[in-house]
Amino acid sequence: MKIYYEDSMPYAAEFFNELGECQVFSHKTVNAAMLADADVLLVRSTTKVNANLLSQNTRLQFVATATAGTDHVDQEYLATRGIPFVSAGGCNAVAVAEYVLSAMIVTANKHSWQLADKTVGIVGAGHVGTALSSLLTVLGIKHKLCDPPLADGGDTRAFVTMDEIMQCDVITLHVPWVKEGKYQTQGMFDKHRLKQLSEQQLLINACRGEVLDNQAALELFEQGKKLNLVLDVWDNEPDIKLELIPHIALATAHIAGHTIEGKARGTEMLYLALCELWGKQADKKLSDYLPKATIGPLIVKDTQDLLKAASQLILKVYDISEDDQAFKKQADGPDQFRYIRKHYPIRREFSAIVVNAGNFVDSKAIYALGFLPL
Ligand SMILES: NC(=O)C1=CN([C@@H]2O[C@H](COP(=O)(O)OP(=O)(O)OC[C@H]3O[C@@H](n4cnc5c(N)ncnc54)[C@H](O)[C@@H]3O)[C@@H](O)[C@H]2O)C=CC1
Ligand SMILES: O=C(O)C(=O)[C@H](O)COP(=O)(O)O
Repeated sequence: MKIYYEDSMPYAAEFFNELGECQVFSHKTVNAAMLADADVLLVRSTTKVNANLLSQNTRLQFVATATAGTDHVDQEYLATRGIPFVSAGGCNAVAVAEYVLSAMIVTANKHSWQLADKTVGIVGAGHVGTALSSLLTVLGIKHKLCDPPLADGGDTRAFVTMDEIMQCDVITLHVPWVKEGKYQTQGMFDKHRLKQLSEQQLLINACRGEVLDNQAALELFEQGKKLNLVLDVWDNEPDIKLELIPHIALATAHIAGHTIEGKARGTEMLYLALCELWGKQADKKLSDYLPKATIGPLIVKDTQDLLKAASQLILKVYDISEDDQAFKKQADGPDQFRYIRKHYPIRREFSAIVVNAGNFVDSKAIYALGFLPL
């Protein structure tokens, strides 16, 4: 069996080499001829899987993406050919939730905000929205969820409307890119919604660029509107609107989900799916491959204030402002956008970091954020 996988999937050789004959490809050069003899195709979000890419292949029996988003895969086309498709929903939910927390803490420090007084509006209460909600609950930060598809489907959590979300101090978007229909997300933050935001609010987009109208944001900035935006994702990546970057409070190159755990979990999920499809015993696991963290053990300095103590720890593990500075310095076109993503430094999740909570008044809360006890 020939297994083709994208070169940006960590530990793919370790997981797949024994399952078949492996071929590695780059999304920049992959084409229909190259994939003509593939039995299995494994991608990340950078490879567009469609009729054109698969036009010379007649033997594919499995396509999968090691990502949460699936907008780069023409699933209708795969269904017409009867090719099973799997995605890695949830693989990087914790990574994105930790990215959002870092963005909130950096913003709070910059503007002397008390996060304990703020309310966060989470749009999209799937894997990422739920992971973020759990972290905010541990930290005692008030938050609201908006997810009409889940509400209509019978999810019993308390949901609010978009009008209520618009009143929140922090608004963070975690929806798929849906181009049309009842639950369309494309252009969800259009000029009208962006105009409604005040300088005291923070809007974070770490889902898909097309959910927030980038052109509208640029026009508003150019008209003098003050908006506090954190953008990890951009319209039309990797060929993004470079003129927008200087206006963005924290700007990053679609790396919110790029912890080593988040990416590698995606690979592991596809390995498990392929083993299941082929009725093979899965005998490999991610924990055998992940390196030990180079940070830590960290020590909790403050002994009383959970938010203060947690903020210090979180920024030691992941300080988004470092990514923001590097991005603003380097991003000057599509090749550079790709380069920054491909050479992203190793980032770890809280669960890889040992913390000595010492005399801290609420050590349980520290470990509930995911940190490992000493
Ligand atoms: N920046 C990054 O590195 C990453 C970006 N993503 C993006 O974030 C998205 C969300 O990720 P997950 O939480 O894992 O996906 P998910 O599928 O688990 O959750 C998405 C949620 O959005 C809800 N939703 C759909 N349409 C909506 C609408 N119109 N209004 C409100 N809610 C709506 C769905 O009902 C679902 O509960 C992905 O589709 C992907 O595009 C995900 C991971 C990493
Ligand atoms: O999982 C998703 O959805 C994402 O957006 C990924 O974090 C994107 O990562 P790449 O596939 O572009 O490496």
